Amino acid sequence: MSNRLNTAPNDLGAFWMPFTANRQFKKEPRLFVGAKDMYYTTHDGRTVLDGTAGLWCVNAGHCRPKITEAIREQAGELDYAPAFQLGHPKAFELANRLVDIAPEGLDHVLYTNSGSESVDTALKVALAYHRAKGQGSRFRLIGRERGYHGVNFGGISVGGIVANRKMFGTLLTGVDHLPHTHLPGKNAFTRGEPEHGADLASELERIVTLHDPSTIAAVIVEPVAGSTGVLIPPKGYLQKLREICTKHGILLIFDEVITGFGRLGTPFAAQYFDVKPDIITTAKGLTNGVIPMGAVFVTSEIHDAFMTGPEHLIEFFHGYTYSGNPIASAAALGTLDTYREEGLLTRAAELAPYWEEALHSLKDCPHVIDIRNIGLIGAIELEPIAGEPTKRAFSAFLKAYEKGLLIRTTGDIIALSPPLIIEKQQIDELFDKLRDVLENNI
Ligand SMILES: Cc1ncc(COP(=O)(O)O)c(CNc2cccc(C(=O)O)c2)c1O
Repeated sequence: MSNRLNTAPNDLGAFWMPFTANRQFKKEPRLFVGAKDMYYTTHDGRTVLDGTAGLWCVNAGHCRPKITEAIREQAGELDYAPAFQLGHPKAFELANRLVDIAPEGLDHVLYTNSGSESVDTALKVALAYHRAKGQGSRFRLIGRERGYHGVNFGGISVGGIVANRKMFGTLLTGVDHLPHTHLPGKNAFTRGEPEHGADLASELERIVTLHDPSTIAAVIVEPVAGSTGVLIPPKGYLQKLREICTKHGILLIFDEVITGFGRLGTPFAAQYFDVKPDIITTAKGLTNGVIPMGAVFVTSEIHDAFMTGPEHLIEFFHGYTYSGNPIASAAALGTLDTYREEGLLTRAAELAPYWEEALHSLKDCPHVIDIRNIGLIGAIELEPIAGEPTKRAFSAFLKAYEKGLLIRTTGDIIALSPPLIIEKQQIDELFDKLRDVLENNI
């Protein structure tokens, strides 16, 4: 067996790729070999505009100097330090920086290595918190249809995307789901938050009545549902969830793996909607996608509930080998520096109107049945090809790649989430290319 690193397109057999049509890919490989700011470079020398910030994570754009240098320097100074009973300064410095930009009251941070781990960490914190408060009967977790919370067993249990669940057996028991909020008949082509659907939050009262509040630990939602194809909360919906959770002593978890770190034009979606959750899960933009890292924000009420008993004892039996990893922490600090220096945590608010106009200008393209947007997120829903669901959007993905544009597709929905450094002429480039794709036989 050859040990040499051979990235020639005919040497792709060993890597079983995630969330990928492996056979199709390996017949027509799509390999990036470089990136800078808004653009990727492909293995065959083409430039591709990054319309998705990689996977919703490269918020500052590619190969940004402060981040690269922070990683380089840290790797030569302190490569690894345990976070169990030991520490290193950058993990604490980063936690303080993160708390400074978080919604008021989210004062403590646990580190993870991904969004999936952030979600499972949050669910475990919620269950253990109620136990610490003497309400161990609260074992239920409430998710939402079409929700995406990563691929660990907790996340797929509270998640609501069928394909992510159906292959994996019984999942966590004691889980229920809110209805999703997509009302195409009423809200099609809405700009920003839909007018209709806030009353769907009242379904939580029905679920609480069914199970009794004493059995429910937490509700977890994405403030803006991303992976399912961009579902934006109806006006007042999140506020209603907050009210009901507060009324019944249920923790509200905002899964902000996508919306965190400036995607909506505020540091977090919680600030955009002015709704304060008890826990926020993050990853992606935390390190600009460069080093795997996640962070879970919790209130002092939650944190302090664990800080009891003899001080030589571990208060919370949870954590990862790489929690707060020095190089990841350095990457995150370099990322926050870049966000701060370039105003990237709020820049999406400045660009959102221009983005919205450019996105909705595609309404007249063939097979477009809905367009949705908020901040620097956009979605174009296409009419499925009869009997071949997802194929129209996948064809658009392939054609866009050929034309030098990277888009995401889920089902027959095109999802867009460019780096927050995008300029107006690059927004024009993005939608000119996408119009070309949509108007040419996909
Ligand atoms: C809300 C949310 N929660 C958890 C995760 C899981 O994060 P990790 O992948 O780091 O474990 C996510 C990730 N979301 C995600 C990841 C990859 C692709 C796409 C897409 O929509 O195309 C979305 C997410 O969007």
